Amino acid sequence: MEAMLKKELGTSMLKYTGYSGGGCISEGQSYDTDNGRVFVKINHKSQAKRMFDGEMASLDAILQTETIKVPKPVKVIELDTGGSAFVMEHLDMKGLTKYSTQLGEKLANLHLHNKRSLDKQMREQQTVGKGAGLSEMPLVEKYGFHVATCCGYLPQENEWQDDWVTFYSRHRLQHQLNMVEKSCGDREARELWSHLQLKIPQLFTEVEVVPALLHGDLWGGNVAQTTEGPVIFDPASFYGHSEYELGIMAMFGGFSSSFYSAYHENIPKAPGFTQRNQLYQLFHNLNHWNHFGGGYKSSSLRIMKDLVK
Ligand SMILES: Nc1ncnc2c1ncn2[C@@H]1O[C@H](COP(=O)(O)OP(=O)(O)OP(=O)(O)O)[C@@H](O)[C@H]1O
Repeated sequence: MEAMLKKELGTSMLKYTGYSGGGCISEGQSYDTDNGRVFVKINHKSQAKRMFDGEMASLDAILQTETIKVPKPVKVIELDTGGSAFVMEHLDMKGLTKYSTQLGEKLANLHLHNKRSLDKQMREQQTVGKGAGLSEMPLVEKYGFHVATCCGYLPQENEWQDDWVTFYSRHRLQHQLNMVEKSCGDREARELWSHLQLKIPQLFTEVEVVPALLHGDLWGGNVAQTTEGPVIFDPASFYGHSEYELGIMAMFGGFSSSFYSAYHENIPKAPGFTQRNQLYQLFHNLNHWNHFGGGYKSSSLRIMKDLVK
């Protein structure tokens, strides 16, 4: 493993720092190299490459916005022994205590980045002599992402769609419910979904949705701070509704009122926010049901019942 890492990273020095940081899905360790300290996540499953390719593309996209700190991705390496490793910049991270307000501001800036670029393009097109394409990042007018990204270890359908309600209903909820159907064929879930899918468009009548680059899996375990400010990591990005990001935050909690005040000062709550927040929590409950089994079944069904009332 270490010889292969040396070769792949083109480093003569590779020294284990003694730091390890495993999550639920992968193991992680840090090494000092000729090019600085790196954190290496290893996963031995055959689907690991797809998972890490998605994480690397997500970090790249967030990094390009220059709005919020993420570890710089370095490389995904396929292991001879099966599985893959993902190398990224090591960050000295601690629990978020000091920088909640900054996290709120920076996350809102991430979510507004594409909208601001679209608005800028619009203004420039209206100005004689100025053309489009001045932004370094591509402008995104659809919902999806250019690669599959994994929320947990299950890949998300990121095929581009013009319309958010279609994207979220089909690629997020329907996709999870198809997995539920395949594994346990739950009749109640099927019936509730047949009603809920007809109601979803009504939940969006009073909100304008613009594609926003999302972290995609921003529970409290994926935020931290360094001495300089807040960090987010382990993303499963795609372009979607900014409110989607707040679904998993509300589901697991851990974000302070100063975070929410700073965020909503930049992106105010639109009418119907609370019901849509439930709708966004539904995806994560279903995704957890598909990852961990029946424990999340009752919460998924409860949310569906509440929403179809
Ligand atoms: N770039 C990094 N530098 C230093 N430590 C890191 C870095 N990335 C992650 N870690 C540490 O490793 C732990 C697990 O990382 P991560 O959340 O990416 O793992 P995972 O197994 O993919 O995810 P999860 O447990 O969220 O499903 C983090 O909580 C953190 O302590």
